[in-house]
Amino acid sequence: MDLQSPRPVSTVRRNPPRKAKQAASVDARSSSKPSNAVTGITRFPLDEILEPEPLQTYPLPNQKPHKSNVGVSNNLKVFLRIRPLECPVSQCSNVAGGEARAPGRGRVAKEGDRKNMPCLVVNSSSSVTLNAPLSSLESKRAKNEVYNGFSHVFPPESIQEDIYDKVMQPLVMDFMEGHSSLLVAMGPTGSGKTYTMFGSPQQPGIVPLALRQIFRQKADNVNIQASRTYYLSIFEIHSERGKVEKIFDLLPESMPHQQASISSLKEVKISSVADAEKIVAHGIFKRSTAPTNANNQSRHVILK
Ligand SMILES: Nc1ncnc2c1ncn2[C@@H]1O[C@H](COP(=O)(O)OP(=O)(O)OP(=O)(O)O)[C@@H](O)[C@H]1O
Repeated sequence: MDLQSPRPVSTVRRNPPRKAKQAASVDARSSSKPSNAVTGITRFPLDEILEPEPLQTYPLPNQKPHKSNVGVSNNLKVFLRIRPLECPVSQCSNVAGGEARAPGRGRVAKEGDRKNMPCLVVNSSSSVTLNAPLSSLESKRAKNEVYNGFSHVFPPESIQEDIYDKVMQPLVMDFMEGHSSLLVAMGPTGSGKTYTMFGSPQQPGIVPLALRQIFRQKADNVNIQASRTYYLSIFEIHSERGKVEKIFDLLPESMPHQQASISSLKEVKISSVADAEKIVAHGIFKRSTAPTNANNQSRHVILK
């Protein structure tokens, strides 16, 4: 934070390795509750996302030892993509893509600055500050919070290719060498999960870009056995507080009702990008007819 006067109380959190700074002795969880109590909106589980259980990975039989199987923490990466707001830049003060819109370093913040303080400020490629509304700060109902330790923070002006290159391309490269990966997009409704994962014909997202890379490399025969075949399944998980998770198989011929487990999902063989994109488009269409009243949702890509 660059604000000097009055100095807001901040809570600092880290994504692994993560330890709250001494100054942040206030429990971050309790500090974020009051504002949600005011709005009545279910709080997005950012704490849980940023404080994952340590993952254990076990090589499968016949699996080559791989660099990513060595260190547990290296296997888990947490990226943050900040969605641009739709209002004209001159009118919106909710997100600052960088220092340009935050008060300058070493500068005393004026009252006007504080009123226009963006709610989310990118501090660096791995850190953001979530600024509480001024009224909540003054009444001490909420505090500003610094979230450190992201693998990378994508500011609002990031384009689909930026996300793909940093997040997905390494996983596709690993996949082509025979390793499995899981990518999960998480966020409340409207935060850009679908846009990031699927995109649009003009701005394709992670899934179409990954399919193109996979089939391009297959065509180029880069490190790939010509006999290799690919299968695709597509499904949606609905998770609602207090209810059992539901898994919907979104493949064309699959039953529309929910599945009990992902092990019973259908898989279809795909032999071209066009094949795969047709199936994905069908899945997206089918998704929109499935019930969607969950506040916190996710989109998954599994490469195996
Ligand atoms: N980075 C972005 N750049 C431009 N537009 C975006 C971006 N992210 C999201 N949008 C737009 O915001 C709207 C909501 O995004 P999207 O549908 O991807 O949200 P979602 O998280 O999938 O929501 P839901 O959980 O309700 O399905 C869409 O119109 C989408 O095009």
